[in-house]
Amino acid sequence: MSLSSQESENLKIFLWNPPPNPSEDEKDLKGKKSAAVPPPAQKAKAKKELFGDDSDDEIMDDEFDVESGGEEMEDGRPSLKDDFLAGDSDSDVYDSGEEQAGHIFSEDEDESDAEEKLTAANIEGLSRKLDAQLAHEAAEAQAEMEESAMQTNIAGEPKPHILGDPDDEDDQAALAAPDVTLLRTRITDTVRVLEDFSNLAEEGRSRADYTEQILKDICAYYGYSEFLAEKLFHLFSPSEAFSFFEANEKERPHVIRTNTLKTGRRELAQALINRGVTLEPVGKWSKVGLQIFESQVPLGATPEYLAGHYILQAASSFLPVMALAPQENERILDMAAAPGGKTTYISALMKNTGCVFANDANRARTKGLIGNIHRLGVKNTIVCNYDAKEFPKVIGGFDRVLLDAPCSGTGVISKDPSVKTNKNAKDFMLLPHLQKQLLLCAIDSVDHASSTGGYLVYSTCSVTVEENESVVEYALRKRPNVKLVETGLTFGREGFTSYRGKTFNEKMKWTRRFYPHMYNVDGFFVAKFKKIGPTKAAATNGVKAGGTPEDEEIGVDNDDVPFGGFDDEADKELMEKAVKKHLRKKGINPKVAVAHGKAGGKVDGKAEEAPTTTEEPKAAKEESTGKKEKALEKKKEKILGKKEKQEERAPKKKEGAPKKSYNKPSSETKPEPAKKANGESKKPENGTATSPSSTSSKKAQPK
Ligand SMILES: C[S@@+](CC[C@H](N)C(=O)[O-])C[C@H]1O[C@@H](n2cnc3c(N)ncnc32)[C@H](O)[C@@H]1O
Repeated sequence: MSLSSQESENLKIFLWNPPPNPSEDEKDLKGKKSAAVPPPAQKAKAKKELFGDDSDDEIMDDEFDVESGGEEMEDGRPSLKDDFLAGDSDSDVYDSGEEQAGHIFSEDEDESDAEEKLTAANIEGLSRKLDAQLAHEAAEAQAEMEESAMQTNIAGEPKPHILGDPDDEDDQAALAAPDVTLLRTRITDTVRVLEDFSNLAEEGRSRADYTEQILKDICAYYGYSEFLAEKLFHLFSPSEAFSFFEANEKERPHVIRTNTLKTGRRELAQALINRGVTLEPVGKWSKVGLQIFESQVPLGATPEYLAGHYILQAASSFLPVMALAPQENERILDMAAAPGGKTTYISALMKNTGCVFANDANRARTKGLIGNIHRLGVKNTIVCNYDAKEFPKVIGGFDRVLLDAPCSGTGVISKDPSVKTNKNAKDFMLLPHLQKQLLLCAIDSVDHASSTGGYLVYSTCSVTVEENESVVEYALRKRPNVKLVETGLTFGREGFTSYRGKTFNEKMKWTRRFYPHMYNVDGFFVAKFKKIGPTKAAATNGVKAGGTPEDEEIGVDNDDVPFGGFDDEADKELMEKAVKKHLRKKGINPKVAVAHGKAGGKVDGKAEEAPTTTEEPKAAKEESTGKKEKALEKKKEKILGKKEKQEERAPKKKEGAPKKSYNKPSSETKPEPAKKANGESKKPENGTATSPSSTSSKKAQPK
């Protein structure tokens, strides 16, 4: 791994505990108390009290804009919280804190010293923590006893009676309409059988029989579709799958990220403690996170919040940015940025220098992004609103690129339980396809010759292999000019190097998977690439810079968003090509459509073969062609109409003026002369320049 000294500095703080002992999960299976899942109304009330009414859209949770909840793990599995009391390992962050708060976080003090010196305001939090620790120890002791008792029983007792006799009506009735209270027991029993099959399976029954049954039971008990239950179940061993499904029923801790552009963590912690908030550092791995236990005031409405001293952000959403390790004065692209949790963290790490292009295809979501950028005092960011598949045609040559991709959200089921039922096979084809396209575009947007970077981070808040390792593997295959490097995140499970018959690049072990049941954070995936060679020119000239062999267009999630206005000539040509392609797909000869003047645009005169279609009666054919053409015309009008409207809004370019004044020429994809930029001051035509960093950034100036 080649990390710059600054990267190493940024990353050395990871002092993560090893993954939990698997026996912890087993203990849970073997009779330990089950998770108490608060009813939704209670959850909502707690959430409202903690964040206030207005905070809903401010929580930085990726795809799903919902708040994280705040309960510690009840089952004793290691959580981020277990590391908290020892405080930070880096004192830089606490330069402005007062003595009292300093005691809470000082790196020089051991845990017991720090505990003794906790402020009165935080005593309640400490006492909760101690209670939890005691409860945890008691539960562990109890589980150990139960486990040893169970082992004794297993040796002498009959096998669990799960599947029963296929010919026994009572057995089969119990399987078909289980008592809900017994479902969980049957799930745990089945897990036990699957993990010790030769000893515990009933005669004549196969693993497949048990797997089929447990999947049915998981669907019935937790409310998953069979499709998703199966997909998730196979990611883990049976006992770990059980832990995963259980963890998805519990809320993750409430976490805030200190905005170091405005304050330090110690200072912030003190201010919030003074307002009656009980908190502690999120863990040694972060210098800026605070976990909130309780608050007397809504966290989305405190003066500190309004002044931009912190942002409500899920802990795992820090990780891709930490892996990206942005450096001061770099040029960075955040391809799918809204609502901006990661963008604003990137800017904070860059100390508001350099330039961050924060892009999102969803125009409505960019409003929240802009709001956060302003509230947090971020001044080095340009917000833009493109389909990210347009990069690097829009602009390329970045030192680093973050692609926090749109995904299915299977890592954040505790926040959005609708994922349990609303994702189907089609989603798991379309999403990976989009992710692959975006990832190639992300790679093509990185400057391999960057003196400080040349890195790309791909992340999702999903745990499925299709959206993670498969996407990364695809990119490695399509772009031999990138290689996987270590993320620098010293916790998280290794990515799969093989999965259900598929084999992936051996460096896939450097990618990181984060699971709710292991770390009490949202499920997440992080991969880091280093670009080692230039992108072929062809990859940056076409409409689909990423270019996938499938050659399929998959729309952005909001195709009402107007794009365009950035390169008129190329745009026009591309539109025409797209229309022709569309016509051909519909079985229409584009030439004929042009001759009828119905293709909605000028199509060049080159002969285009009409695909052979099945013979239709002439009249019917004409009618259907007419309909198709009308529909096409409408569609094209929609596209071109929007573009034209946008062009009207955009300031007219002077002849010979640079097309993209904010474009940094890439060392590898030399821009056309017209694209050679001459300054940062021009507002991007399709972007919202929130505060282009015209003075502070050497990188913001074209080379
Ligand atoms: C996981 S969320 C990003 C969260 C964000 N990085 C954060 O930390 O706050 C994915 C985002 O991708 C955006 N998106 C979906 N399709 C896109 C596309 N084709 N191009 C760019 N953005 C897209 C969605 O609008 C959504 O805001």
